[in-house]
Amino acid sequence: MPQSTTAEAFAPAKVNLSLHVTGQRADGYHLLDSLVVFAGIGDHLNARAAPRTSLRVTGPMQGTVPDGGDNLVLRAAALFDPPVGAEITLTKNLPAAAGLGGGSSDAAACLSALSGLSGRPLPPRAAQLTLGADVPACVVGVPLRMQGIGERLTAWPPLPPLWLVLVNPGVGVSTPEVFRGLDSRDNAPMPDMPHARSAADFLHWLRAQRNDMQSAACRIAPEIGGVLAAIAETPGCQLARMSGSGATCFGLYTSPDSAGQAALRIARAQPRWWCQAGAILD
Ligand SMILES: C[C@@](CO)(OP(=O)(O)O)[C@H](O)COP(=O)(O)OP(=O)(O)OC[C@H]1O[C@@H](n2ccc(N)nc2=O)[C@H](O)[C@@H]1O
Ligand SMILES: Nc1ncnc2c1ncn2[C@@H]1O[C@H](COP(=O)(O)OP(=O)(O)O)[C@@H](O)[C@H]1O
Repeated sequence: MPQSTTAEAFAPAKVNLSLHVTGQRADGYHLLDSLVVFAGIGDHLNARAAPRTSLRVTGPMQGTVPDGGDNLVLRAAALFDPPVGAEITLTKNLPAAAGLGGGSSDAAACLSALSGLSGRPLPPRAAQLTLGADVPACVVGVPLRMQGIGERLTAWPPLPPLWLVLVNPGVGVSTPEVFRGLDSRDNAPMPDMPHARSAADFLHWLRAQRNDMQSAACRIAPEIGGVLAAIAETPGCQLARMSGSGATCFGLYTSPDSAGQAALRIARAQPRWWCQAGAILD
């Protein structure tokens, strides 16, 4: 059957609503226990069938990522053997090295688009992991409990409707540097969350969870403390926490209006920060 000649894919921001560091493997990688969700804020990828694979990066954050073979989009495309020829355009909206898994989400979007173009299956999870620990979660793209270094993924029960604000102060934070700066690598895992809970119950449970990378990231980039304070003081904010290894932080809200108002307020006060409001995707 002939395949389509173009494919579009959305590459949403990954947000770690919690991120517990529970151990370290012999190879140095850290064991995680994280509630991962995806936001309606992200990059866009378009792939058009072509004799050879190429990448053009555009969008407000285009200058912050490599445009050659180091780009995770081209590294993802290289997992297809034989190659799937495609002219790929990446519209880069998310800040890079920001705790939002933007590169991983772009890689996942590329895998999905090239699989759609060619009719071939996605590369196996072990191959996806060679691109980055977050890539398998981004391929799944729904709320997940992520364990191991990112290879153990369990679907999360439906979340109550929640909206978020993402705020980045324009400081890139190196993931390995934050891992190296951790105070402790052997912290308690996430407890199981009972099913069928209200937004209030879910938020109560989530407030008791942690991001174990937050203190180390704040030492490396003290601006993160100011971001958390700015989010926490917006009306209706239910929880302010850092995502991943930072520096992006999120605020959670129970209405789209309160999230939108919070984003406007922060953007007015800090016009140089990147600040967006959106839904949590289910
Ligand atoms: C911390 C997390 C949480 O979701 O998010 P980000 O801050 O990157 O968004 C991820 O685990 C990051 O995944 P990802 O960004 O794909 O990391 P990778 O490229 O695989 O790893 C970069 C480096 O971080 C360290 N690393 C990464 C993952 C892990 N579980 N333990 C580690 O120690 C390793 O030094 C590795 O070489
Ligand atoms: N398409 C891409 N988008 C973002 N970063 C990319 C991309 N391709 C390669 N990179 C590189 O990957 C690294 C991690 O970027 P990113 O995935 O945005 O980090 P994080 O998971 O911390 O948000 C950066 O150093 C960046 O230069």
